[in-house]
Amino acid sequence: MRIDIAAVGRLKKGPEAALVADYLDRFARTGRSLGLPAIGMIEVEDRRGGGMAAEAELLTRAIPAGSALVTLDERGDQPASPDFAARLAQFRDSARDACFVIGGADGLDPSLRDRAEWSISFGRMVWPHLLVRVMLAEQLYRAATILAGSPYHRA
Ligand SMILES: C[S@@+](CC[C@H](N)C(=O)[O-])C[C@H]1O[C@@H](n2cnc3c(N)ncnc32)[C@H](O)[C@@H]1O
Repeated sequence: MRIDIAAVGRLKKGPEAALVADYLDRFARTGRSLGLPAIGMIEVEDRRGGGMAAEAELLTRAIPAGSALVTLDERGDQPASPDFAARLAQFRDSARDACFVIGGADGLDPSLRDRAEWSISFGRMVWPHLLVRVMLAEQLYRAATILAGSPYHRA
């Protein structure tokens, strides 16, 4: 299986990039013995000002073929962390690839949102997309620790 995060915009060096790198590194180390691969980061950028539709086109081209499309969207489901971990394990156990997609400043184009196999919300408030990357990376790491039975997650 493969797991990717596909996001609009380039993450420049800074606190968000450092946090994302740290959580993804921790995920890779924890996930190794669980059959979870290191997470790939796919970034797309529309320099022509084409808006959400152009971003959706770039994302669609960049999302690995056959991957389950999981969108990050404030209107989506709000799974508890153990449920999120269980879904990740389902992807792994059924050898499904999964791509977690984060929109840009204007959000994800409805055409992409409509195609999502699963849509996840980190609450109804809107977060900056760079923070959503950090939060997603943390939740993926947390999911790996839950599947590993390690004490990081305390509910
Ligand atoms: C600044 S937000 C765009 C918000 C925009 N109003 C919209 O309609 O999506 C940029 C991206 O961050 C992610 N995002 C922001 N808040 C979120 C939340 N509460 N839960 C999940 N993802 C969120 C989404 O992928 C969104 O496309």
